[in-house]
Amino acid sequence: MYPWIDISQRLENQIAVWPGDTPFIYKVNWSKAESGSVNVGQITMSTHTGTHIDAPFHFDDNGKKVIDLDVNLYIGKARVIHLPNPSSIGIKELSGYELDGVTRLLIRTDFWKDRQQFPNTIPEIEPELASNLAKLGVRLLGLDLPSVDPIDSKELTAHHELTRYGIHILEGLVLDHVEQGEYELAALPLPIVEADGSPVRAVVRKT
Ligand SMILES: Nc1ccccc1C(=O)C[C@H](N)C(=O)O
Ligand SMILES: [Zn+2]
Ligand SMILES: [Zn+2]
Repeated sequence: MYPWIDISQRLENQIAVWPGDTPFIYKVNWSKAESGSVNVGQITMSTHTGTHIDAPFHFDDNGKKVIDLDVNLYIGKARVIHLPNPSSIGIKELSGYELDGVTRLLIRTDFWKDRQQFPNTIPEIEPELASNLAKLGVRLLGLDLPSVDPIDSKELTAHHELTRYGIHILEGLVLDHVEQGEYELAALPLPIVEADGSPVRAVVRKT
């Protein structure tokens, strides 16, 4: 049996967040000295910090919220493919791969190298990819990038197209140490009822 491998960003106070978004802060808000019994922490964060999933409500006021998402999407067989430093990710880039029957597709780009620094530009996911992936059976797309659309995008076309074709989004993975192949994935969102997104602890193991 292969061991589970952590593919999550560490949540610490210096983690890079989306420009202008809420910084991540963990602190002990009620110390053992004060309470007399326990340390009790408090977290302040954006729902799009580090390794996280997007709920459609993130980019669509009428979209599903985190609590509405099927947990089965986020646990199960996954394929990891390695596309080193692509300028964009589209049908052409994926043409060499046999992806029929892949439900969860994780793409390793190695593009985001310095994780202390939020990237100014990222490889673009071609929105036309959504229908192609859906045809193959893909229901979850994960990337080692902070977004599936350009950082300055206001339309979020890839987010909308993926959602339209029933493909859910997992962002901010750490795949530097994960080779191409067949894995099991677990990356469950928290049951935050009203949320537009949720941090996840993402792990994979070889099958
Ligand atoms: N946090 C933000 C603040 C402002 C504008 C966009 C974002 C995003 O998070 C977008 C990105 N596509 C995301 O899903 O993580
Ligand atoms: Zn997000
Ligand atoms: Zn997103």
